[in-house]
Amino acid sequence: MLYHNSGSLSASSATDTLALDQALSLREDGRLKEISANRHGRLLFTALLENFCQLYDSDPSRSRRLFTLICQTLKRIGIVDEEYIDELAGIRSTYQSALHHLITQAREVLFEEDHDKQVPLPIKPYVPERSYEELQVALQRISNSGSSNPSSSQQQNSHNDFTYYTWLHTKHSRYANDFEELQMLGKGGFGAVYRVRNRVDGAEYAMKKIFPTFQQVPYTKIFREIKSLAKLDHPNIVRYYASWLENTSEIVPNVRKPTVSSAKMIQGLESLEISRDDSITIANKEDSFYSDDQSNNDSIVFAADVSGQSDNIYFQKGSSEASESSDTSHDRDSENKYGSSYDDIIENPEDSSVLHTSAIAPLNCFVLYIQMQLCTDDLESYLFRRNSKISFPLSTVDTRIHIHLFRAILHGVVYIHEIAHLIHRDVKPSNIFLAKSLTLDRGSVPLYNYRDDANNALDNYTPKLGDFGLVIDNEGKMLKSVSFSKDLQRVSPMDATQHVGTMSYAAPELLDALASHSNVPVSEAVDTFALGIVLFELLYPFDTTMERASKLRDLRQGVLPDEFIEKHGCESSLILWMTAKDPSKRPMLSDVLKCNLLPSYSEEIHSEKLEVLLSSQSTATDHRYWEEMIEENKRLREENIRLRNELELLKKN
Ligand SMILES: Nc1ncnc2c1ncn2[C@@H]1O[C@H](COP(=O)(O)OP(=O)(O)OP(=O)(O)O)[C@@H](O)[C@H]1O
Repeated sequence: MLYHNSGSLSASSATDTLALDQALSLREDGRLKEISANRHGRLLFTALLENFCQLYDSDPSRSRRLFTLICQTLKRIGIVDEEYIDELAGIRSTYQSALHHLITQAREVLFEEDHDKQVPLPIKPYVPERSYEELQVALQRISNSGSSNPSSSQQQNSHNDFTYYTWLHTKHSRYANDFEELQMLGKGGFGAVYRVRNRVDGAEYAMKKIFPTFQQVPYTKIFREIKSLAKLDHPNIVRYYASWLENTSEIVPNVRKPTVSSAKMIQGLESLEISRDDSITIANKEDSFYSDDQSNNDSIVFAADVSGQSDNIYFQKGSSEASESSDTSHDRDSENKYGSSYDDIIENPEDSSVLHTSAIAPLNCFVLYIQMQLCTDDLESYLFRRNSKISFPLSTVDTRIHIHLFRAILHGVVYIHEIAHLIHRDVKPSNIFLAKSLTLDRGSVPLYNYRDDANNALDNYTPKLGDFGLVIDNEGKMLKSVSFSKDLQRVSPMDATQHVGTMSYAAPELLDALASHSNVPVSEAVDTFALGIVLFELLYPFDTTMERASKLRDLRQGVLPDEFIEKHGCESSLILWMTAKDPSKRPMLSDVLKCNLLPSYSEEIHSEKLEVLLSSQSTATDHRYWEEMIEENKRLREENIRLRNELELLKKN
């Protein structure tokens, strides 16, 4: 009886949960539709207004000014948002042509009715000439068909086939015309990246498609990534080619989302169990669908991944399609010494909680295309392959190679900080791509690819920093009101997947701000911290995912493995310096670049300086940095022992 009762109880609670889920999903659907309709409506209205202004003033610059002034006023009173910005001119013009088409078609119907009633043609119709000609063609067609009935099946069908959205979505697609889509490389929180071939030049590119419909983001923020990418020109930064907007009806690929269990983890973390770093990513609340905050505040929310103890970098990788590729970055071994199948820890495409796109496809307003250099490998995949082949300690040659690699990465980040005046905010191995180069040119390093057991080929690779989705300019930026999602289970799947970084690489000041719900100043030091972690990963091949998680957690506490410090004394100092808890204590990256520990490959070839440096510290030419580092090393080593003891004590308790 008891059993029966509890059984029916659990059955009814399961039904309740299902009903609740359905209700929530219906509410969610309605909300998405409402937002989409609002967006369409505002875009349509601004397109009309622009047209109207052009009629009022034939001088293009004056009419544009007129349009902007009116829109600014309307924005102040909340009628429009940022639909009038220059970046959306192409989209507005599609709305204008769609309207024009709609009017033409309606006129055709009227015209047919008039023709039936023998009403004479209007003497001077108030439509552009082409439309008038279209009317005459229509007249001809009606006469030829011998039918005077406007509701003949043919006519009826043609009217039924037309929808306003069809027109919006099918007009001239530059993407469809010029590119052949070859394969999806992966999905991010904002859209997906595809390998494509340009039909004109025959070359392959990476094409990022961003679907802004789902993010309640100010339009200007949607363009942040391209605006940053467009002004960068450096061998260690992914090359940008072009970007454009198109109206689309394309099905949005499923984007990453945390599962309910990860949402629970996040709630658990509200008490700030910061040590759970390896399973957490930071999401950008400002870009969150549910964010009411339309200001320029950069609010952040922390979200968890689905992989539990493993680091989320192992599930962030995209689709099964992507992992099928043999020559891309996602072709890592599915079975490896990390003890789990890679495929096991990527998101399950069959997961019923994953958003099904067909239901939301009509909601798309437009898609932003970003054409970039195609990179066939990335540092995350490379490290994964390498770690399954070799273990700590690295040979002297390997150490040198990885120091060179680090130096090249550093060059890219220094360029971002010092020349472009930006802060990347999402430096991590999966955002550092590796492009194969034929010769050893500026910024490239010779690297074993670890793809082939028998013969590890040494190829030249250029590390290139990519994914500028979270970049901000470095002039006095603050991340304001760092906040935590109180009820993540109610947050749209897409919202919570708008990662802005992986917790393993997130600077402690961001976590402190999370803990205290306070404002946090963002400086270049957040990138320095992340790079310090990357340097450690480059020099320490972890045996297992667990080992990686625990060593990185220790490093975040200022503790490096003793054997690592013994083997890499100078590098340890540099790592601990770069990952100092206090951001003001971290070095400027341009200073790190000057450090004698990091000679360029060509310098080393010419002077063989590094060999000497690694074997004898006393030959270092720049004594200031060197001595500072040794001092810091001593201090941190003592600190290391103290913290390790504390850690042990805590573990026992
Ligand atoms: N230029 C490129 N060449 C090859 N692959 C790329 C390139 N840019 C991105 N990718 C791959 O496409 C996938 C999606 O990238 P995207 O930048 O959209 O998402 P992400 O970095 O994983 O997440 P998010 O941007 O939400 O933090 C990633 O797996 C990435 O490795």
